[in-house]
Amino acid sequence: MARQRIPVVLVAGFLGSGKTTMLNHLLANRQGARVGVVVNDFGRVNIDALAVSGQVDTMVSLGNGCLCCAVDASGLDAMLGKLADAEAGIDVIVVEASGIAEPRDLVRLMIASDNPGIRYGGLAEVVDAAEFAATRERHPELADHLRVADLVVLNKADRVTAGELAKTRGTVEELAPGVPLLVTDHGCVDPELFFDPRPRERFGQLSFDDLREHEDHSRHLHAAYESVTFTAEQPLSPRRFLDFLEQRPAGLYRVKGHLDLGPNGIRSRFGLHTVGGFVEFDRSAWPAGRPRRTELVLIGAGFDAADLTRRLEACLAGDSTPDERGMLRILRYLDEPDDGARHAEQA
Ligand SMILES: Nc1nc2c(ncn2[C@@H]2O[C@H](COP(=O)(O)OP(=O)(O)OP(=O)(O)O)[C@@H](O)[C@H]2O)c(=O)[nH]1
Repeated sequence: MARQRIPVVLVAGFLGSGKTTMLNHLLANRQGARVGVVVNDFGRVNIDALAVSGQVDTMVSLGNGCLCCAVDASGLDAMLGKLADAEAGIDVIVVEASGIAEPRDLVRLMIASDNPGIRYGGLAEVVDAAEFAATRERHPELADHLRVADLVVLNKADRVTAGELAKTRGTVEELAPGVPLLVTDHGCVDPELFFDPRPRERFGQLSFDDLREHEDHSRHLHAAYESVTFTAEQPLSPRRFLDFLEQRPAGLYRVKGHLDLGPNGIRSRFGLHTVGGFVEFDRSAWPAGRPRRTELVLIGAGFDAADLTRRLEACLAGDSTPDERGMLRILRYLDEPDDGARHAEQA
């Protein structure tokens, strides 16, 4: 299998909703992950705090290998290509979408990109809880932006009363049914919603970057989300699992891990990434010495964890009847060359 594709997370939202604040929060709490940042104006990204180590053209190199660049839509694919270059060592790319293009166009650009180094990592729409009602009156297109989002971050909760917050939340949920919603202030979302921490290798003294990272934990990562871990020793039924995936509960934002589909999967290990409506499988041999079993982490907000686990348990194969149709459905989402169909669900 080719090396892991780098997720590209899009952050959109109306003027002043808190996108840069959230981006800075993600940068400050990135848990060792190397983040590539694409903005159309990097004046306000907290570059100073990240120890700028050099500047090349429109790209700023941040501490610990993070990169920051400024582009317009036409330059985006090329810039993503640069950031995804293996030598850059980036784990995730965050694009501050507003001002670059319409969120829907950016999502299309991402999922249609034939850049082999990247994959779609979701669209987070930041909403200003204090200004939403007024802004929506002036900009009805905001409703479209919410509908295309994979995650709504209802920010500035500190600026409204509980009653006002509940009302805005209700309106957003009505406009974007089924889209997971997190209530935050100052963009304090847990980075693990978007990317995985990098396992740390430690040699000798703490670096400056380590020290700076530890400083920033005063602000709690309190935006409530749920995470469910599911493991199964028995293979899953491809058909039942696809049924689960295609009708997954509202609020489920991200699923990652791998599946054992038993003899149906010709004993391969099926890696799975979903974000919002985007689904992608990859296939590899089981690593030597690792048990064959399904291991999944499911992340979101506002779903019933016990019900989710029950629904996954109902996906166990139970017998070894061949399930060719189920496998064909899985293969539609397989991330292998010439598999243009896999993104059909989101596009
Ligand atoms: N009270 C409060 N202020 C916030 C919160 N989040 C952001 N702000 C402030 O709101 C202002 C706008 O935040 P930004 O992060 O710059 O918003 P943005 O969406 O990046 O703005 P543009 O790039 O201009 O569209 C800044 O002064 C932030 O400090 C919050 O949750 N509560």
